[in-house]
Amino acid sequence: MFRDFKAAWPYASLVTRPRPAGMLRPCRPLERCFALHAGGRRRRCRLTAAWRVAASAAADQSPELPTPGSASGQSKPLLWVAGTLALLAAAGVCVHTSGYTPVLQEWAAQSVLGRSGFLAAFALIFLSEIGDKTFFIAALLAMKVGKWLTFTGSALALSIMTVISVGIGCAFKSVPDALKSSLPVGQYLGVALMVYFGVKTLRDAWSMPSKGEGAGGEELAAAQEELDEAEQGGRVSARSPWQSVVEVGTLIFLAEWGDRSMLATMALGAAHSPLGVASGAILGHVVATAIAVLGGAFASRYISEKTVAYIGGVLFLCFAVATALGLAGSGSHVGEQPRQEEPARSSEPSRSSMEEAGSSLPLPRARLHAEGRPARPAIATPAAASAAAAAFGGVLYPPAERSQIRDSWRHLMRWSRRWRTCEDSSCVLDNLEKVAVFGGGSFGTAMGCALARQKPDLTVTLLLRDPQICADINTFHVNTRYLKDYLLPSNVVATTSAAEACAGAQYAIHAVPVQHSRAFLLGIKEHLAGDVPIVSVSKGLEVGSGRMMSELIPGALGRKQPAAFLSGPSFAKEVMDLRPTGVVAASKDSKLAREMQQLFASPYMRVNTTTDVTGVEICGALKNVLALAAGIVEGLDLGQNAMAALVAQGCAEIRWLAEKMGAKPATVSGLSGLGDIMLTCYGSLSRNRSVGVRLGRGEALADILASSNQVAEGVATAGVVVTLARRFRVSLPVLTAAAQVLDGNLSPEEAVFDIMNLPQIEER
Ligand SMILES: NC(=O)C1=CN([C@@H]2O[C@H](COP(=O)(O)OP(=O)(O)OC[C@H]3O[C@@H](n4cnc5c(N)ncnc54)[C@H](O)[C@@H]3O)[C@@H](O)[C@H]2O)C=CC1
Ligand SMILES: O=C(CO)COP(=O)(O)O
Repeated sequence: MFRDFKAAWPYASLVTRPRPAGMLRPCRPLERCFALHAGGRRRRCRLTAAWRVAASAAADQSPELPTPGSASGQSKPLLWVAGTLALLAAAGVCVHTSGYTPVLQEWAAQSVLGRSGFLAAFALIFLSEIGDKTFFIAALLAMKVGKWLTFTGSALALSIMTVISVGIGCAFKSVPDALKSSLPVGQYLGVALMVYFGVKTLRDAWSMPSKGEGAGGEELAAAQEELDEAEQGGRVSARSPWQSVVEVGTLIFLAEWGDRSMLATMALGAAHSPLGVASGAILGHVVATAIAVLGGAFASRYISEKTVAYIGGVLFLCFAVATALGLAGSGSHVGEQPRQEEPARSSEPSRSSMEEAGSSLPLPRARLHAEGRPARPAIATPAAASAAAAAFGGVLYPPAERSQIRDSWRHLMRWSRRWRTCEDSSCVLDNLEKVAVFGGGSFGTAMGCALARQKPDLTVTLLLRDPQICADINTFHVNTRYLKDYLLPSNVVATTSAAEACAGAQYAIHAVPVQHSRAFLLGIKEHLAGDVPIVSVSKGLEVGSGRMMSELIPGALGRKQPAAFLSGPSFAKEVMDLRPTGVVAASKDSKLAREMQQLFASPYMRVNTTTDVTGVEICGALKNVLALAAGIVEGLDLGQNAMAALVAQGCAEIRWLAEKMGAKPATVSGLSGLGDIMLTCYGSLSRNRSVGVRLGRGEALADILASSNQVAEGVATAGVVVTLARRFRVSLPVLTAAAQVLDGNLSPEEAVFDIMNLPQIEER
């Protein structure tokens, strides 16, 4: 039936004709394909020879036939393969040493082109088509029917062929669901086919004739004869353009049927996205055909079929290995139960374990750091996705949504890389030698350590009052009073001398409680140079003056010292544990805010910048008061509904006052606002919240404060807030109630009762 079909088509006259005695039998596409794949490379179609004739004519009109393989006619396939591999290796080394490897890896793994199989399909098809029979046919036909008609017919035929091949490849994947969830059958099949064709192509290349062997003689004569016939008969040129396109297309289609590149497309279609493979393969065909049509004759003089076959074979094997490695990489996830979470870590690891590790960091965090970026999630393959769907109770995002999710993430990562590439490479850390930290309590020590870790040859000097703690830090590298479970980096030192701490310091981190800050600053002002920026991390309002740190610092120093304010959800212990933390650096001088970003930003700490100093400071101060109120609700065991209602109301009150004072809405909803409110209202490490809890449970404030060696800034700040609220004419029910409780005028229960009985209002 197939023969009838072929006979009905006009192309038949181009390729079939009476065969002179002794000449190779005319080649029918399907037969040729089977012959080719059965190792019958020596019985290749006369069209190859015909192409050579055509190539010769196109190249130099010389009757002497060019010998494919090299200008000199010498084919050295193994040298070509070795050269190709050496070039690839050299390119790899260049890319690796240039530092672009991760970018390329990310791109290859994450880009739609890489993931979908587009690149693999393009490379494979392009290389296997250069020098393949359809390449020769296209080159020959271009001379007979014209370049454009040949190109159009070939491109159409190869596109249809590709779609069919990908369809067949996809059909391979349609295995029973039971298998699908545990084995990526399509991909294993793809690997097997790629290995098969890699080996096969190399073997074919090996057995191909070199240097004209078998390339001339009868085949060339027959080809020349065939060309003459076609020309004399004018069969092709006499037809309409449309008919010529159909003729060319049909010839190419049948010549390509069952060919190596069709099977390669099937293999890739089974392993990757059909759309990616189809578009990559079509592009590969189109580019190869264009080269055949435009410059095939020229190329043929330099690169032999044998060489191209070697390169194609190597490439098949490379893709097989790459796909197999990908399968092995994702294999541990396939069909496995999701890995158990790491057992909960003790938030305070033992001293001895830290010392054994010779590190200032608790072990689990240090290990996380050493391991770098975590492994990819399990949903990397369709099989794993099915397993994940089962784990979700059968609910999985539809493919369109999944691809949108991946695309959005890819855009984000691309933006991130671009941003990092364009970033100013100069960093304040480069020329930094010494930083002074005022106050060696929990947070001063934690931020000192965060800085010390940024640069081993930086000296971080803590200025303390207690000589004993000072000696402990210098001798044992432990702050025995505030953070006794942590070994400090060796470049953190301590002193009780302001002169010594300030001498040569390029920045000063201020971590003294707000209520003691004025006296402290008065005491050190003569030692601190007027141009050294002070970075305040203290959160509160000064009792009496109602001042924020940004007003208190210049007031106490009597000069306009450069200043920045660092705030946000950041428990000292978690900073020491290297748990991810986000803060915001505020300064009227945006350059200084940016310097703070460079100073503190690390894989564990994100630092946003803002010029909204008022917003950052007032939010940091008020959240402490709200945390006290949240602690009271917790201590009274009023439940989670009550807690959420209280925190929401508190957020609104902070926003009302902050905005009246000139804060930006973005600050209130940012890290120093909402972020820190959440942390201190819900986080068990908050000292303000702990004071509230104990108040709610009935303890007296005096007893609570006497039993703690750490500051709860909200206690003092609460009274100031009410004064501020009156000054700015805002009503703050929850924050005022907290002040009432702290002042002993109201019991926690009474405060709750009164708040619940306030008039029902419209939300604002
Ligand atoms: N601990 C934390 O997680 C965080 C604390 N902060 C803020 O940092 C500031 C400091 O807090 P912490 O270090 O936690 O307090 P802390 O109570 O742990 O230590 C306070 C430090 O200030 C020193 N100090 C107290 N009175 C002093 C005075 N008159 N003169 C000189 N030094 C004095 C103490 O000796 C101690 O070194 C506070 O405003 C707090 O709100 C901010 C973010 C997080
Ligand atoms: O400000 C803090 C975390 O951001 C620390 O809060 P406490 O002072 O309540 O512990």
